[in-house]
Amino acid sequence: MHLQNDLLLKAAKGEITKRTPIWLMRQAGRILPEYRAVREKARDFKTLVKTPELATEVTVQPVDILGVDAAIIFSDILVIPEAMGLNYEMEEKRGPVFPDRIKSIDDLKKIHVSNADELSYVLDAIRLTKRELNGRVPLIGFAGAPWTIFSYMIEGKGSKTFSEAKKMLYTQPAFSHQLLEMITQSTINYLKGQISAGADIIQIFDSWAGILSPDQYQEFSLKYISKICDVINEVPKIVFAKGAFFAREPFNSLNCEVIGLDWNMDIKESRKLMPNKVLQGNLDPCALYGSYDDIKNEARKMLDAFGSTKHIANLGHGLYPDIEADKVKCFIDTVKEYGESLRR
Ligand SMILES: Cc1c2[nH]c(c1CCC(=O)O)Cc1[nH]c(c(CCC(=O)O)c1C)Cc1[nH]c(c(CCC(=O)O)c1C)Cc1[nH]c(c(C)c1CCC(=O)O)C2
Repeated sequence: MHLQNDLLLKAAKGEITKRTPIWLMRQAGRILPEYRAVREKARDFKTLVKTPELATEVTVQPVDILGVDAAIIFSDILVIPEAMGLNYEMEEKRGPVFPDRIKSIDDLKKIHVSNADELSYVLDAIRLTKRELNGRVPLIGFAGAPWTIFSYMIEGKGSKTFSEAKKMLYTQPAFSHQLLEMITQSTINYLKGQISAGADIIQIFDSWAGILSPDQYQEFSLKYISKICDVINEVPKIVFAKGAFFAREPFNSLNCEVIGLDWNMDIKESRKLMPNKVLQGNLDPCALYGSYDDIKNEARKMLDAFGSTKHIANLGHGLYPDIEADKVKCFIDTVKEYGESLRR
């Protein structure tokens, strides 16, 4: 279908656009009262994710309310371990928990490489969202990077250090590779399914990239992201690896169009290290706790540093739940006005 607003897709391909496009990680979430109302109706997070009509509703909300240039399908990266056979619970305040985490090679018997049909509720939500968006903006599909998914499957819950997962890399590298390979194949099946269902572009979230050493990152994460990128060629790809400042040189030769930056990564330095890539990011989400004037200044400073091409505006990580929606809107509007004033 013809897109009325194709700024994101054009910018992702490195084309010149009339202004810099903007979307935000975690834009469909708890910052919007309209989201919380739907979330209450669904009662719990997983029901929301698994009910395509409700997932569609919260996916479209930020497009209507915040005016972002793309929608991102409402789901979670942890649907992959679940499809592979490892159930998770989303506990209020605590976050995700896997009651039967993977402890040893024996536990591989409990799981399998999942196919796209096992995540048909996400694919249905994508089809429904595409219909609902009716070409207004592109739809972003996503998955976690194999290393980040591995971390949750081994650790069994969120963690600051993920030391159980890292212990596995040091003590059982062959087993680690076996599990990472299973996750990679499941993720490829899933992303191909999302694209067939209508996703216009995809993002891979490597949220726990920053806890590995550069060598480990190459061996246990980048290798598998690279495998995924090499077989997905239907749509543009964004790779966001939080904390992986040390991997920017190798990212420059990854088979993807866009690399996401967190706020620790200097913009000019990142341009030098990744001349082949479109860059996405990278305002510190905490900057949105500032005054309206501060937000405008921070946004303009960021836009000045990136320049007017090969940039997709975003945060350096997801929105926090207690950020005010009006402050978020101020950031989005500043990005939009900045581009329009430059090219008038
Ligand atoms: C690590 C990770 C997860 N999930 C995700 C990541 C990668 C991005 C990142 O690094 O933050 C990805 C994700 N999770 C969610 C989306 C939706 C799309 C979007 O708006 O970006 C996306 C892209 C919804 C969600 N996923 C979750 C919520 C909050 C659940 C609720 O409404 O109670 C939402 C809106 C729950 C979740 N899901 C996860 C955690 C740790 C938690 C609990 C803590 C938290 O809320 O941040 C795992």
